[in-house]
Amino acid sequence: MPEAGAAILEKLILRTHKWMFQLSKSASPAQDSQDITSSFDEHNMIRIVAELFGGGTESTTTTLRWAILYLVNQPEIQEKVQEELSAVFSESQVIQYQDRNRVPYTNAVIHEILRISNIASVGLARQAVKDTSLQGFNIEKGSLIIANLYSSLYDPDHWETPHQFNPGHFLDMEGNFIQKEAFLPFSAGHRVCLGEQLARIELFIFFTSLLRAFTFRLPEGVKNVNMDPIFGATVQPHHYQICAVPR
Ligand code: HEM
Repeated sequence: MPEAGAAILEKLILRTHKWMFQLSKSASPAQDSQDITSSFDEHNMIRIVAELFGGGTESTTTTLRWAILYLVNQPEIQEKVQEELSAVFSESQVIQYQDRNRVPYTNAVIHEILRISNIASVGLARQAVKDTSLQGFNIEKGSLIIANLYSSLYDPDHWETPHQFNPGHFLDMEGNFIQKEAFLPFSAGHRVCLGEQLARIELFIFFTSLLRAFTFRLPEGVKNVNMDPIFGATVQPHHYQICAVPR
């Protein structure tokens, strides 16, 4: 990304963060409405909006940052995606989410990026409200439960090469896209990621649009890509510089 573009993006992100901070300070439970029959008030509305912004921006951008890194590391996969996109869509055609069924290889690559980058890594913490048992394990009331998503996204019983970037995990012998039950980057159940559908749409549209417009490669003289993850609120790649060459 050109320096000017990166600076503008950084300013926008900073401004959004500042705005969210001001929002969360501007309302307190004391300012809540007097409607005692409602459990919904201005304070928790602001928290929900802030969480949607927080959860909704960092997650998809981090996944796209991993996506570009995996593609520059394996340029033959990037080329194959671009070939598929060029074969299926004309240059002026606007790509829609429904089109994912027409590009099984590209769809498989996006799924494999979500699997291997494992950006959430664990689900949000839950607390048992009563004594219960799950698959023979007793869980006492009050216990904290955190689902380990890594255990299914890297399960050797479900993935041929769990630690290797391999779009083939989502393709059958004829190259058709296949769903996998161990694919749980958004977790599962009643409290599955609220933004799953939005994230899937965003990732497909951004990923295909970027690869139609650019070929990504390492800057001159850079040979190695640091693929080590940084563990924080999400699993992040290290900062990197990249060349986006217009096609
Ligand atoms: C690649 C993108 C994303 C990934 C991998 C992801 C992953 C997750 C995971 C694993 C959870 C925890 C679910 C659980 O504890 O069972 C979660 C929760 C959540 N996510 Fe996402 N997410 C993504 C994008 C988004 C987007 C775009 C939004 C909103 C615009 C969003 C909003 C939320 C919210 C509100 C929750 C809390 C749901 C609840 O507790 O009921 N996420 N996400």
